[in-house]
Amino acid sequence: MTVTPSDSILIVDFGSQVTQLIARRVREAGVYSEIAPFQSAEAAFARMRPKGVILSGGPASVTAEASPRAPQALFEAGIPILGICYGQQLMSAQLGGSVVISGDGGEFGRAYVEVKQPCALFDGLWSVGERHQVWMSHGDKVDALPPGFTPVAVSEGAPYAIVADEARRFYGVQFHPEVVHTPDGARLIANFARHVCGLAGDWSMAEFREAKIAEIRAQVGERRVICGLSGGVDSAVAAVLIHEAIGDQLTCVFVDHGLMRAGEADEVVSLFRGHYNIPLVHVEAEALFLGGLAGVTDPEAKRKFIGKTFIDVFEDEARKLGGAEFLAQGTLYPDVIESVSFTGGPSVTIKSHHNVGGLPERMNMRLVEPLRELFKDEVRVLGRELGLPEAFVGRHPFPGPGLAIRIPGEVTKERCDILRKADAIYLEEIRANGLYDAIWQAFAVLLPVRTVGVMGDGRTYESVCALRAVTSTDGMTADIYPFDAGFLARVATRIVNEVQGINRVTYDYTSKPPGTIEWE
Ligand SMILES: Nc1ncnc2c1ncn2[C@@H]1O[C@H](COP(=O)(O)OP(=O)(O)OP(=O)(O)O)[C@@H](O)[C@H]1O
Ligand SMILES: O=c1[nH]c(=O)c2[nH+]cn([C@@H]3O[C@H](COP(=O)(O)O)[C@@H](O)[C@H]3O)c2[nH]1
Ligand SMILES: NC(=O)CC[C@H](N)C(=O)O
Ligand SMILES: [Mg+2]
Repeated sequence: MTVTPSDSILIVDFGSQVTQLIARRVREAGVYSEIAPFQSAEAAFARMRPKGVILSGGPASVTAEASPRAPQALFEAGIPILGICYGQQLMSAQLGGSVVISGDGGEFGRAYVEVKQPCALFDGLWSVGERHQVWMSHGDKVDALPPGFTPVAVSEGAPYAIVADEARRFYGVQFHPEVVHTPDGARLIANFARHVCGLAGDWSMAEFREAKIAEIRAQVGERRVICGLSGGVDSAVAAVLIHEAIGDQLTCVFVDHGLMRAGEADEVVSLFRGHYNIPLVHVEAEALFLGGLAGVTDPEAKRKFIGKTFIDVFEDEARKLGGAEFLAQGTLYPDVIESVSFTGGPSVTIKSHHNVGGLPERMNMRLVEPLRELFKDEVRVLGRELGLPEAFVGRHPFPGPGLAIRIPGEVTKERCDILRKADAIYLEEIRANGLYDAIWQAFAVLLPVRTVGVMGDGRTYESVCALRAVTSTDGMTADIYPFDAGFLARVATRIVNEVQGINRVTYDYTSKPPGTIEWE
């Protein structure tokens, strides 16, 4: 069951990688929204009675025969609609216009739109004659508008960059206002939500908290829940939120899989026990995880094994507690979108996050995932709202599969120990230099490559360690952290001198995309 405020916007998902960014921009405008896959949009629409609808982008082409469509009822409800990219093309195709495959291959990346006519969508923001940067990613384009529509802005590759039917309050944009590379995009979406749809913009994280608590109570009833607690911010926030909802029906389970960083297990357990009166079980499972990882080198195979073994451990612990019907996890939106499409739609799998795509198909417990729609920085806001100590809220993320995905090739205890030492030195230096909070995530990776070195006039033949540090707001995109060379040189020297088994250190200069943050 979902608790929906009466003033909401429905986002219909056609499989864009960035659909959740639309939701987040709407939330930032102080308006509640929900995403529904196009297949179930009609039911969501009837349940929510939204004050506006946004149609997302998507990988399909409306020119293809079996491509996704929006329920016709949306167009007959008398409420404002904003179509983005595929959504714009779709509106055109469904309302009597037409779409073609661009002869020139389309537009990808930065583009400029020129405003030709005033429009409620950018009232108070843009004026006629101005040029504005936007971000495009399309191969198709609208080539005839449906009756009632007029073009209000053009770009070089799209004569219908923004189109409007002011009488029906239908708007279409060929670009993506939800991404940061459209500098005024957030304001356009806010304008749509507040000015066009007439919503007050008074929704907040405090309301999210109340709504989720009600939702958790409705889902769980009197039954028992165990929550996978990792020490990371997501599961800490999930645990505290669920505890507010159902009190002592909740038990937390921390799994030490032997793939933790140096000293982390003890730190997590004592930090949590020191702050909360929530029962916490500490499971020692190093042998189980490392045993199963022996000989496994494929990244997806590692992830799937770890996801499955987590569940085995959770189910075991549930049995020991006399049974638990629900497993709670701090799953966030980026875990979901990279693993599978959020909505079962046609997005592409990048990697199976252990808590989503890595889950076994047959699982005896049902999932409670109250943070599933949020991005990391929103979870931090919620954490502060719930009064979590900064030690949890400000922590760098650490992936559930831990060091296993930072040791390309086979994972052994010996290699975990080597990596733990290098990683601890790196983080110690980052903290000592006051850089921890400026960096979103930093870690060392142990490569399955050996190189020749010389130490004390002797030859060495040892492993290479790569250092990674990125800035980001939500983990969906990331840039490298520009350390000064002196800092990196100091860390490299310390690692090679102090860690047996590593004789060379490199720094990873790849942003995301095209890289991902973790190496596997
Ligand atoms: N060692 C662990 N023991 C129990 N549960 C875990 C463990 N590692 C991960 N999980 C579960 O998997 C979920 C996803 O992990 P993830 O690393 O994304 O989140 P997190 O650890 O809570 O936060 P962060 O992203 O800040 O590290 C966690 O929220 C938690 O429920
Ligand atoms: O709990 C998790 N389970 C996973 O399987 C997983 N894989 C990646 N990550 C974390 O997600 C963020 C994005 O990472 P990538 O760019 O490598 O996909 C980064 O913060 C990663 O550390 C994971 N977290
Ligand atoms: N980003 C999108 O929504 C793309 C829409 C459509 N697939 C096109 O290429 O034009
Ligand atoms: Mg984590």
